[in-house]
Order: sequence, then structure tokens, then C-alpha cells
Amino acid sequence: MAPHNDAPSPTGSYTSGFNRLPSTYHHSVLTSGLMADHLSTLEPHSPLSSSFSTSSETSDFHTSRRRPDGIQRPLIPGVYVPTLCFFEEGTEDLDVPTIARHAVRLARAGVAGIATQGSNGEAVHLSHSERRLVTSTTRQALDAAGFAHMPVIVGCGAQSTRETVQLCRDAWESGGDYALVLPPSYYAGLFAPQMETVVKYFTEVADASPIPIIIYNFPGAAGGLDLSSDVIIKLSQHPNIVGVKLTCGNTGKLNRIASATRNTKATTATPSASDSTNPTTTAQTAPDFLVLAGSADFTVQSMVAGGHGILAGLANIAPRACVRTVELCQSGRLAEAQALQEVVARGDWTAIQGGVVGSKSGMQGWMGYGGYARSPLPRPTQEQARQWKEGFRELVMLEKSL
Ligand SMILES: N[C@@H](CC=O)C(=O)O
Repeated sequence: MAPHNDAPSPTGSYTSGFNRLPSTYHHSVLTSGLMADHLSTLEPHSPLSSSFSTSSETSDFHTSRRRPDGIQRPLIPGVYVPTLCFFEEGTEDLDVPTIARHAVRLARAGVAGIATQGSNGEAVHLSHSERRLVTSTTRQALDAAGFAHMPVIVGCGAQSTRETVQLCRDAWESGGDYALVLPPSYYAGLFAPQMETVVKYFTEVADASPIPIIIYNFPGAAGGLDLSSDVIIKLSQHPNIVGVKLTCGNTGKLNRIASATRNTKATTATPSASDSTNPTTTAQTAPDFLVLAGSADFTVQSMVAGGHGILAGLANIAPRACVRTVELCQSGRLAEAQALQEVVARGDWTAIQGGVVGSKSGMQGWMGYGGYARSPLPRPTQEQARQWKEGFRELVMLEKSL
């Protein structure tokens, strides 16, 4: 394998506010059965103000949010998996049964939630209608397997505010509960200084989105754009911005964000009684603002720094190892967590170097499914496939032992 540095990059790693909707959108959604094209309802928004809401607006945000299916899915601490997307080998069409099966496998392993169309989900390779199909397939598969309580996060970042809002609306209509939003970066050189353009973008998206926003800070996938703790803390005050995924790997930043956003409000997950396979045996507290590490290789560091878990691609391959590492941290057994973390971090180095190509190849080698990324990403040679499989060996052995 070619040498890489340790900086996360999409080339190597792959990688409700329902009550806050513009009134015309409320009306449009409620009268259209949720299925109409809502582009015509886009409206200009108020200019950015220094604070977003009063405490009374935010105090019952989680409990006031309602899905069309009536189920609330708070973001509890734990492991969230940005799922790989699967394609038929010859046609590169979506492999819908495998998408469904994979989501259920992860849910049964004890993860807290699923994220479609993250970097591992090849969002940039999918049309809008394919994105909707992946999300609705995931939602339906989880429901059918008894995981109706499990939140689905949907990657919705795009280069314009308009398209991002549309993707958020598509995500909501497809069954998504939260939108993971990477800032636009193609025209970053033209942005106003001091991140004003980025703050305005997130504010307008959050104002218009029918589902809450999770900020995705991944400089390697955003032309180097790295949101500071000041910017993220400011955005966290918006009632429809409820979390952050930090793939920047900056645990100092994570610590500042976790401490500034802690305990402004709390709610609890209340799994449905009919959810017979729900692994959550007791109600868990959902933080006001969910702070997640964006890679599995700094899970323990993040938990010690006040984080709530991870949203990490490696959990596609080793969900139990990731869940166990988080659980050990939660129960204060840090030496045991660290022992697992070392194996997880070594496995993640293979995932970081191989990205979606290497992760799919390793999954194919160990689990018998995975296939290939969409063209033009290369298909590994036999020798490369052997190397990707070998790179995950130690981690897969750990996974099988749990
Ligand atoms: N390394 C990351 C890449 C994306 O954020 C991951 O594990 O998902």
C-alpha cells in the first residue's frame, strides 16, 4: 500500500425543527401528503442574527418534534454508522436487498443509529431519487426488523443552500430523522471572511429544513474548510441544529463544544413497546447537542473529552467492537476501552487508507458482501483485495469474539 499521512481525507477515508418551518412549507406539506415537489415553497429567510432563539423556543425542542409516522427518535449517545451503499456488480444499479440487510445487521449489533449518504454511502455518486430510495429502504428494513425506534440520519450537504434544503426535504419524506450537512466548499474562495457565509448557509438550511441538522466538519472533504469551535457553538444555539460530527479529529475542539453545549435541556428516548428487538432496555438520555467523533480511531479520546459517541465508517465492518469501546468508556472502564481502542485504531487505519474501495473489499472478503464502489472508483486487483482483507483481520477477529 502506498504511504499516507494520518489526515482524514475523502480520497483515502471515505469518507424537528418541524415547529420552525416556514408557514408556507407547513401548509404545502400538510396539504400534499408529503409527496409534492416543494421547490416552489422555498422562501427568502431573515438575515442572520446574533442569536437564534429564546429559551422558550428551545426548551421543548426534542419533545415537540414529530415525524409523519408519529415516532420520536431522539439522538441517544452511542455508535452511529454511516452505511456503505451497495450496487449490483454488472449494472451498478442500487442493490436494494443488500442495503436493507446491512442496516438490519448493524441494528442487531447494538448501534444507536444509521446514517445514509455519508461519505461511506457514496452520496456524490447518487441521484436524488436514488438517495431517496436508499433512505426509505433503510427506514423500512429497520421498522420491519423491530427497530422502529432507531433514528436514520441522512447526508444532505450540497453546494447551494437551495439544493441542500431540497435534500433535507427529500430526506424527511423518505423517512430520515436528521440531516447531516457538510458545508459547501467549491466556491469557498469567494465566501465572506470570518465564516459569515458558512454561518448564513447553516442558518438558512436549519430554518427551512423539516428535520434537525447535524453539522459535519470534515475539512478533508470540504476543500480544507475547518469550522472552529466558536462557529459550531454559535450554530448550536439554533433550535434546529442538534449535533456535530467532527471528522477533523480535533479533540480540543470537541472538548470546547461538548462543554459549551452541555445540559441546556434534556429529554429521554422512549422506545415503542412493540419494539421487541430493541436493544435499549432502559430509557437513555439524549443530550441537547450531540457531539460525535467522526472516526473510530479516536473514540476513547472523544469520550474522555465529553463526546457522546461516534459516527464512523469502521462500524460497517466492526459494529460490536465500536459499541463495546463506547460502552466501556460510558461505564468508566477506561483501561479496557483503551485495549479495544488500539485494535479499532489499527483497523481504522486500513479503512482510512482504503476508503470506500478498501472497506467494501474488506467486507466482501470477511462477510461475503460489499461489492464495488461506483465507477470511476477502481476495483481492487486480487492482490489488493487480499491486502484489504488482511488489514482488517485483527479487527474482525475481535468483532467475532464479542
Ligand atoms: N473516517 C471517517 C470519514 C468520514 O467522516 C469515517 O470513519 O466515517
